[in-house]
Amino acid sequence: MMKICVYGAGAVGGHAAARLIAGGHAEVSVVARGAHLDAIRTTGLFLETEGQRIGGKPAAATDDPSTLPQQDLVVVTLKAHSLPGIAKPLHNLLRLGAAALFFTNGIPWWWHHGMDEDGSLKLLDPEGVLWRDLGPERVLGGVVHSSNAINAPGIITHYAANKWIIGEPGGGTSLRAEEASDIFEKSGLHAPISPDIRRDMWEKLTLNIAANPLAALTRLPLGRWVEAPGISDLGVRMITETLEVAKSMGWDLTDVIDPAKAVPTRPNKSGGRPSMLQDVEAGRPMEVEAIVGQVQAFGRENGVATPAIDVVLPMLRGLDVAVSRPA
Ligand SMILES: NC(=O)C1=CN([C@@H]2O[C@H](COP(=O)(O)OP(=O)(O)OC[C@H]3O[C@@H](n4cnc5c(N)ncnc54)[C@H](OP(=O)(O)O)[C@@H]3O)[C@@H](O)[C@H]2O)C=CC1
Ligand SMILES: CC(C)(CO)C(=O)C(=O)O
Repeated sequence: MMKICVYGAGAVGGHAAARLIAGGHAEVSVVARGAHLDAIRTTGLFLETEGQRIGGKPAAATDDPSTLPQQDLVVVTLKAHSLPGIAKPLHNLLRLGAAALFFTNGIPWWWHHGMDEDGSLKLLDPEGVLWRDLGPERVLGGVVHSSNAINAPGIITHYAANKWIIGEPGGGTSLRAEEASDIFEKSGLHAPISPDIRRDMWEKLTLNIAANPLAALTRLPLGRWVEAPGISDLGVRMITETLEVAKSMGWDLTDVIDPAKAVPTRPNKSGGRPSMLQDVEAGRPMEVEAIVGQVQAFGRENGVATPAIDVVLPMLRGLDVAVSRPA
């Protein structure tokens, strides 16, 4: 049986792990920590979705990946800023030739892989440890469209969508991408293979570039933005700038994304708690650089002005410091 580890089995990773465990097509282990890990060990890992609870006990659950056997696939679902800290243990967890499939929002650290430049993006892997200790050739790219939260230790609540796009950084497909997609699909995770994963990343980023920081800064879920005139307008400007940056780099999504339709325009009581809002409320660091900072950096490199992003980014950086490093 294929050995799969979900490294960082939180909201998104917990969703994937619960379905993989319930599917029974692979030997699934998870890396988690704290009370969530305790609950997974004692009771199991469960996903509440469409009135059902699915999941079970993984083959192993640990906060020390060196206790696990080497894996055929590691699904990495930590927040972007946590990734440099796991470069070595992640590398050691992979059997020779196995892939690390990253489902992380925003621009990934390995962006340059297979392109003209070399090395990690500095904002995302400042010391270059992921490039050096893990290696970009281990990477399978991923984009997840699925909204989830850990609402109690060991229990993930699924709110919407179940699409896990997988792609080779170099484009096209491969045996390892097909194997990953196949096991996901068998386990009830819709996992198409993309011929151009960077395009999917830009497309997803247009959902996060405004929604995540503006919800975190205002503490308003998306369904309440209409109560404060101007938030959605600012969001439209940030999405428009992101589309311009993407276009300047060769990904033109202006035909498929209408910024005005990508922001909330109606009240919705149940609606929309982006992961960055969940982070700020829990006093956790936010994915500032992957979701916002790197878009500004790409804009600067390519001569694209990003005036709205330029205002939001320092405020978000400040909030991140205040929340994650209180005085
Ligand atoms: N939540 C959502 O609905 C969506 C999230 N995403 C993206 O998916 C990615 C994952 O987000 P999400 O699932 O929300 O994040 P979570 O914080 O819920 O999950 C990450 C988990 O990894 C754990 N963790 C972090 N570092 C370690 C470590 N060194 N060892 C063991 N466990 C560790 C965290 O524990 P601890 O809490 O203790 O830090 C947490 O349980 C992000 O890029 C996010 O933007 C994409 C789509 C939707
Ligand atoms: C589900 C979605 C799109 C919500 O903004 C997301 O990606 C997140 O919460 O980070």
